[in-house]
This record gives sequence, C-alpha cells and structure tokens, in this order.
Amino acid sequence: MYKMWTQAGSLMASTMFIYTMFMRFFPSPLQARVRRYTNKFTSFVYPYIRIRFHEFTGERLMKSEAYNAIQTYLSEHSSQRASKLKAEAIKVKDTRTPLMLSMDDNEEIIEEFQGVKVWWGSYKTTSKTQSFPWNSSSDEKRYYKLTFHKHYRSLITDSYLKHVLEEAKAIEMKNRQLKLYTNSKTRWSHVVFEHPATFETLAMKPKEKECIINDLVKFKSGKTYYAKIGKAWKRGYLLYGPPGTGKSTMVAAMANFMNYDVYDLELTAVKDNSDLRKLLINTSSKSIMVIEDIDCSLDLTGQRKKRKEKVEGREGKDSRKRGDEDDDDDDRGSKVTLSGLLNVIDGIWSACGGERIMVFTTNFVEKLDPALIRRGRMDKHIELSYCCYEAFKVLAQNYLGLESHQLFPKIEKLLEETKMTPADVAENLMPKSLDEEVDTCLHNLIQALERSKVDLEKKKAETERKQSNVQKTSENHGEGMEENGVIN
Ligand SMILES: Nc1ncnc2c1ncn2[C@@H]1O[C@H](COP(=O)(O)OP(=O)(O)OP(=O)(O)O)[C@@H](O)[C@H]1O
Ligand SMILES: [Mg+2]
Repeated sequence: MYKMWTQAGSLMASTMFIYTMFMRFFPSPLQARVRRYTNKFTSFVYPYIRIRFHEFTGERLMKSEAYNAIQTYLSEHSSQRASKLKAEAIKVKDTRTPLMLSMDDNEEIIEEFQGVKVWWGSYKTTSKTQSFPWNSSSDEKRYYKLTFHKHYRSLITDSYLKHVLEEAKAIEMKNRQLKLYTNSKTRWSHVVFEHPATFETLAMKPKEKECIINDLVKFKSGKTYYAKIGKAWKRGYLLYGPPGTGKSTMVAAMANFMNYDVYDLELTAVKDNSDLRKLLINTSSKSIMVIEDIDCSLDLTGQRKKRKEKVEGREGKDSRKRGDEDDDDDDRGSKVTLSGLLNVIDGIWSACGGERIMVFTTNFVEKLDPALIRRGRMDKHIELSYCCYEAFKVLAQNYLGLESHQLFPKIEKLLEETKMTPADVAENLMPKSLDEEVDTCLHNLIQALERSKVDLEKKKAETERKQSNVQKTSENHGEGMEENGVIN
C-alpha cells in the first residue's frame, strides 16, 4: 500500500513538472488548447462544480449579504446533521433554546434538494500580515463552499440558491430580534435591543404622534417612490427638547414600530472621516442610526465659526490653512469634521443599503450648524416639550391604568401653569410601594406640581425684579448723561 502511494506521488510530481515546463516554453495558442483539454479531463475525472461565498465583499468593506443569508439558512439546517457545531448565546423569538447552533469551521454537511445532493462546507483561511516581528496580525477570511454535480448546474444556480435566500429571509423574519449596536473604532458590537417603549406608551399629543407614525409608515412602504424620485431611501429626524421629554424613548419606540435595528453612533470614539464612512458601510439596511446629544458629540457646531475666525484673524498669512487643521487636531481626540458627517448623512455613501433612518437628538437645537439640520438631511424636526394634559393622560394610563379621575381637572390646570417634563410626571405617578393607592400617586403629583408652580413664580418674580433694576440703572445713567450734556 505504502509503495503504491509513493508511486502515485512521484507520478503526480512528474506530471506537474511536465505541465509547468510546457506552459513556460510553448506558444500560447497551443497552451490554450492544452488547457481546454486539461479542463475537460479534470471535469471528466471530477464532475463537480464549486461555488464560494466569501464573508466580505468589496475589498473587505462590506459584509456579504449572501454569506449572511447562507449562515442563517445553514444554522437552521445544519444543527441536526453536522457533527462539529458552534454555539452562540443569542435570544431569538419563539425558540426553546437560547443558543444558536451553526456549523463549525472546516465542517461539511450534505443536503438534498428535489432529489439532488449538494454539499455545504464552512471554511476559514488565515493569512499573516507581518511588517515587523513585534507587529504581526492575522487576517481571517471565512467562506462557505457549495459543491454539486455539474449535471444539475441550472437547477442549483437558478432554483436552489433562490430557495436558500428565500428561506433565510423567512427564518430571519421569524427569529428577528432587534439589535442595539455601538461602535468602537471601525467596528460595531451589539446586544439584543430590549427597550419596551412603543408609540402607545409614548406621552405626547395624539395628533403629533399620529403624524410621526404616518410619516414612518409612508417611509417604510416608499421603496418604489424613492426610486422614482431619484432619492436615496433614507429619512432624517431631528428630535429636540429639554432633558427628560422623551427623545431617547421616541427612538426606541421608532425602532420597535419599524422593526429596525438601532446603531447608536458615538462620534467621539470615531477617529476620522474615513472611519466614520467605514462604520456607515457596515450598517445593515432596515436600521436607525442615532447620534444622541449631537450638540455635545463633537465640536461640530463650533468648527465653522472657529475656522472663520481664525481665517479672518490670519488674513494674508501663508500658513493659514495648515495652521487651522493642526489646531483642530489638537483640540479634539476625534478628527471627524462637519463635512465628514454631512457626507455620511447624505453623500454618495449614504445610499448604501437603503431603508435607513437617521436620528439626531439634542437639547439645544439653536446650537447646531444649519447645514447639519436642513431639510433633506434632517427631513422632519420634532419638538418634544414639557408635559401637557394629553401627554399626562397617556402616562396615567401607563403607570396607573387610569382613563379618568376626579383629580384630572386639577392636574390639567396645574400642568398649564407649570413646566414639568414627562420624566418628572412619570416619576411622581409611579407607585413607590406595592400597596400605594392610585389616589396617593395623583396627590404626590399634585404636590410636586404645586411646588414647581411656586418655584416658577419665584423665578419669574426674580427675573422681573432684575429687569426693572437694569431698566432703572440705564434710566439713571441716561439722566446723568443728559445733565452732563452728552445727549443733545
Ligand atoms: N414623552 C414621554 N413618554 C413616555 N415616557 C417618557 C417621556 N418622556 C420621558 N419619559 C420617561 O422619562 C425617562 C427619560 O426620558 P428620555 O431618556 O427619553 O428623555 P430624553 O429627552 O432623551 O432626555 P435627555 O435629553 O436627557 O437625553 C424615560 O425613561 C421615560 O420613562
Ligand atoms: Mg436622551
């Protein structure tokens, strides 16, 4: 047996040697003919077709959708057949096990489709990039390989692959658990998104709420419309208002309503515009990208002004432009610029993927650069404000299960006279012990509102007093000037 293998080995080596020599020294027409015959011979000896599905496409920029779909499909089909499995702890809807099992690396399974056998394999290649011994990193590339008999080429490429993609989509919809992503450098990591907020529990005027819901519904079903008008399928929402008025809660309600993943982009953790673009490309469609407190994220608002001031201050100096950029680098850890962010929102790259919502939240809308929030970038501006009576009724229903109560009119009047955020109203309404009565909760709220009313009146009186003092001083000053003959 050993002898036979040795002979076979040396025969193969000799064949390879002759083949290489031939390819090197003979003219190309002859080479082409030989190659054709070699291919024929190979396909006669090995009549199988192989298709590779790589994890990343486009210079490793984007995760391949086909790869993802196959992964979903195989994890559903492989767990019963493969002997080497990978387990990932995830939460998927409607499953008895909290673990998702998928094929391990270098594992294969056999499937049958309309009586035809196909082989799926999961593989990984590792290449080492080493510039210095102390600075080496390995680059892992994963791919799935599908093998089938050449006789069934059209069945597999037309029907089977379509079946795999469709089934993957159906599995995804069935198990879809929303994800909340967060960024570090150029990578996203995620946890399961479990925020319970919905539009029903969101306290705001019903008409405004309805308007937002209609807008979202229109967006979701607008694929052909956006294509028709030649616009990328995306929409921007600017949520602004004082702290505790429900901006973050609304983002969660939007995600649950649309069934979209949330990408919570922390701009300060992004090194520069190029990394920002990479992050954008690696987001999936059907997602909401949110930048919370955009006014604090980076000095995006000040950059233009600062630049303008510097340029004006250094007029005529050759080093103007270079100096500007150097200073900016020193000022901030992140080099993301306003133009970089604008590009992400509605530049050419922003159209990647489609069906995307972008949300900015801020407490100080007036601080933002107008370019950042102009319509077309932030299409809809939504103000979330202090609690009104209609918003209170939603909270009373949420927290106490109350439709109406004799104390409601009193609360309505107090809400008109004060400025209390929905967060504060909610906190006062929340029972503080298991046996706390509804009436006690409402009384707590009334007391808090009355205190807030007194504070507000005190503040108002104080401001009026200050204003009248300023007025008096300026009048005295004016009289003095007149007496001194300054004003004629
Ligand atoms: N409009 C609202 N409807 C329902 N609950 C609300 C609303 N506003 C605030 N809340 C409650 O108050 C808490 C704080 O609200 P949220 O975090 O959404 O405020 P925010 O506007 O994002 O504040 P900030 O500007 O400080 O980020 C939430 O957990 C929620 O329970
Ligand atoms: Mg918030």
